[in-house]
Amino acid sequence: MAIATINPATGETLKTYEPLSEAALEDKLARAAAAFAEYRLTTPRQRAGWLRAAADVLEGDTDAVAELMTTEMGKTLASAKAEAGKCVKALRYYAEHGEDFLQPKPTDAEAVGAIEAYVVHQPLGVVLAIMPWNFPLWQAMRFAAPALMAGNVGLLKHASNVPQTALYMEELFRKAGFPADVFQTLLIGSGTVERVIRDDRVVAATLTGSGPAGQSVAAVAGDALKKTVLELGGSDPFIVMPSADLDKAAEVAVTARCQNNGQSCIAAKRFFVHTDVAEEFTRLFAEKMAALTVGDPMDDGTKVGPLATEDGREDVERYVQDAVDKGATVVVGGRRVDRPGWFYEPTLVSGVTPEMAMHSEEVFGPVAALYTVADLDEAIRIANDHVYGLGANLWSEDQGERLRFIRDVQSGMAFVNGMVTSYPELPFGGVKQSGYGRELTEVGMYEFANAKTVWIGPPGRQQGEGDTAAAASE
Ligand SMILES: O=CCCCC(=O)O
Repeated sequence: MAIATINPATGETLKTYEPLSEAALEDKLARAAAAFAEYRLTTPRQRAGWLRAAADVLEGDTDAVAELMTTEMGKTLASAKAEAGKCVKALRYYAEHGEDFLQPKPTDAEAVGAIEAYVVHQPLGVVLAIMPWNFPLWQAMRFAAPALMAGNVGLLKHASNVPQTALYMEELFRKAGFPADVFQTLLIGSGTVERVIRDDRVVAATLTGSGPAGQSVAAVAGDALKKTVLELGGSDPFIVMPSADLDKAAEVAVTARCQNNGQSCIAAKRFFVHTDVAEEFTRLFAEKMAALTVGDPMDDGTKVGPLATEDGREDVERYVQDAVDKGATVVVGGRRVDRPGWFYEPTLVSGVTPEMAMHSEEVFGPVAALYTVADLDEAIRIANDHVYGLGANLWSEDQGERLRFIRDVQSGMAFVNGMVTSYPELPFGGVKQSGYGRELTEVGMYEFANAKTVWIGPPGRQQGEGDTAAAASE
């Protein structure tokens, strides 16, 4: 795919970029390695100061960068501003807590015959981040803020359709006063990723994206014995039980499905409704989906903008057509919008069965699949019978049901009476084919840190026989 800004609301190509030449890429890798040699020696306090400065710069740039995101991938301007605000929050979160996370963690020195024993988290080195277009600032920041706080150096290979947002990320850290080359954007195609991962100066990679992209990054990194974190797809269940506040659940269901024009890994995609409330919930859900204003993402009143790419809209159309062909009913929507750009109506499909592709795959657009279930066990059973395990939502006032859901649902995140959302203060990630590793909080920060064990013995003491049994037997 060409590296270009193409406005999805009009289909117009606004700017194209040449990928980096091999010489330019080599220069950037050399700079990253040189930057790490110095940056690893900076103190957590210094890094926290630069993160705070980045938060201030981004706060000032919010309107401009939000407009860039909306132009490049079609999210509403309001949600683009909110995304920038969330990045500011994440930068401040790590500035505030990062020093604490990086404090040496003392252990029981006496138990290991030491005068001092502790674990210290040190940076790994140059980390490659391969990021998607759907939250072009947030997903890159979710990597960058903890990684830079930990003392790593970042290289960003962003999706080819958000090059201007990608370049802004590099500019942001430069403007904030970080040492030169601590964060660089690589304008490269996906065919060059393997070469970067295999480069000796790169120590690890993180990817947010599709399953196939995750497989290929993990295979190359595995072959080169380099650490990876993968955040892949999701088809999050949203379960509604009879005790739920149905109106609230339906309102949140609409947001959970149509956020970001339906293009989020943690969007709720499969809706399981207890048979006793299925009719009422479906009515409310359908009403609220139909009431969404679809239109120019730059307009204040717009709730759903275009899909980011033409191919993406074709995929969504195919999923809906396939379901209809196999017997599903379109309750609301189900068509492209008749205007330039890649718009698709918010859509509710009922009667979804396992033969339909939307049952077992991820639909990346504003299309909700509705199921009626006899009880919570059936909902959890169907929810779990899936390759993905990212987030899961339950609406219930019953404490027993909540505890069963939390215990049994196969996901990295479980939200009750609310929708799955990422917060800097909570770990983020999935299980099964939704990936591995975690982002955010100290858990995310430690993914790209060397948890170094330190043991300091008393003067003149020999370690005991028991301590060295393994060594002695060699
Ligand atoms: O596609 C993944 C979306 C993650 C969105 C978020 O972190 O809020």
